[in-house]
Amino acid sequence: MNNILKNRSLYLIGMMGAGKTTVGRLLAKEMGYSRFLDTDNIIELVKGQTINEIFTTVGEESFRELETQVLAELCTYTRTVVSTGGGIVLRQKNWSYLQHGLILWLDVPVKLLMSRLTEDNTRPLLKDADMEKKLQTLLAQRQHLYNQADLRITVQPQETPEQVTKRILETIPSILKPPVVPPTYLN
Ligand SMILES: Nc1ncnc2c1ncn2[C@@H]1O[C@H](COP(=O)(O)OP(=O)(O)OP(=O)(O)O)[C@@H](O)[C@H]1O
Ligand SMILES: O=C(O)C1=C[C@@H](O)[C@@H](O)[C@H](O)C1
Ligand SMILES: [Mg+2]
Repeated sequence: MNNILKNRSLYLIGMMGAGKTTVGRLLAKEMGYSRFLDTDNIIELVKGQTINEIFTTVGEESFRELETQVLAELCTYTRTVVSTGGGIVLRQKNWSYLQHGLILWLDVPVKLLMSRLTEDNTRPLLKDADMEKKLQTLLAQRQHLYNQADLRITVQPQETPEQVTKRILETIPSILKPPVVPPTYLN
């Protein structure tokens, strides 16, 4: 499955808990891309704080600014799988960076997201909230943005990260444009 994207990077977008980080890491390995990067992880490293702490100390707007700055750097890389934060789609400017590569929406039903995130308190937007309602509201606000991706993969409840990865790799070729063949001129 080497060089399926001809060295272009792959960006994973989608809701919290969709599996962007989990599947992104597997995809990088299967595609023979040596770099897997995750915008949330980079922000945490740069700030020396967890996402929760960043939201508490400087707020969501500053987090979004950091997210844009990180993405602006990452989009200069080729041969990289980039997993993004769930809200990366909110800023128009971010799309100009995402479009440096192929954008893939990992679409996961809210019920399945719930089952994955109930025991997880690392997502500040889900704290102190009715999780199902909050996820539904966020998805309703963002669905049309996620839908701007080049490819949508809807994940089934029993699909393992490995199976999702395999399906993505099988689907990508069908959405790539065939290479442009220069016209041949007869003498
Ligand atoms: N296909 C899958 N089947 C079962 N569990 C999964 C699957 N994909 C991811 N998970 C689990 O769901 C949880 C969330 O996954 P992950 O952190 O990769 O999501 P994410 O999209 O990166 O979320 P965020 O936007 O918050 O960073 C993790 O515990 C992960 O192990
Ligand atoms: O969906 C969101 O807005 C977020 C998703 C996470 O990846 C983090 O980027 C943060 O918790 C915000
Ligand atoms: Mg993640």
